Amino acid sequence: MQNNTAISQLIEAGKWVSQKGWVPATGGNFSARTSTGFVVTASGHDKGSLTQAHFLQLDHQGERLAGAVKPSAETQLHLSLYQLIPDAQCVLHTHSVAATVLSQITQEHQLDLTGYEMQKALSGFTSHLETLSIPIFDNDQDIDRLSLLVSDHHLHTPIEHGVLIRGHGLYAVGRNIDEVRRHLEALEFLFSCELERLKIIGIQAGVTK
Ligand SMILES: CSCCC(=O)C(=O)COP(=O)(O)O
Ligand SMILES: [Zn+2]
Repeated sequence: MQNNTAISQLIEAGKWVSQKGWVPATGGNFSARTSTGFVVTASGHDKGSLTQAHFLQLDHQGERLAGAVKPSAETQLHLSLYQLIPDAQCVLHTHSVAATVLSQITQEHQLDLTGYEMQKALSGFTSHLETLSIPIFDNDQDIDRLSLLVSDHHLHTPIEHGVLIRGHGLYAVGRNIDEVRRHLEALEFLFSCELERLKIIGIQAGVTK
């Protein structure tokens, strides 16, 4: 994809994601694969008001090709996802309440979801009876180390739609901008449903004590 086209799509996605409330306080970062590598957001900016100046062009090894701004602190995770998943064309990282809390309240290393019709919005799913498993990685300020964990995991369990970082947020992946937006929206919807379900179960358990 052309750099300018990719950046325009990410700027639009940023406005949408921000309106949804999924990238508060400069949280989140976005990228798209290009013919020379990938474009990624600069660090520390509001992701709902991005301009062309808030992007860098990096090569296939993550080396800077263009853009004078500081790259996202989580650039290595984007690079790893492109290196691991040949079909991945776009990565959207968000910090929603549901993704943050759900990944924080479990000690498991995956979130299993089943019984939701919305699972069918994820590529490859045809029934609510299937189980959607989203891997959860412990958060780490050392993004290189976190990226290595993601890479090791992918070797035995390929990442398909995205990954959760505990107490941090979601990385959604897609084969184009429309698919990654659909994956992101479906996953965020499912996380919200699951969080509501757990809250209600908790309240019911308290009532019946
Ligand atoms: C204020 S959020 C903390 C950093 C983070 O997790 C994030 O997604 C944004 O980092 P960036 O360097 O891409 O702005
Ligand atoms: Zn983040």
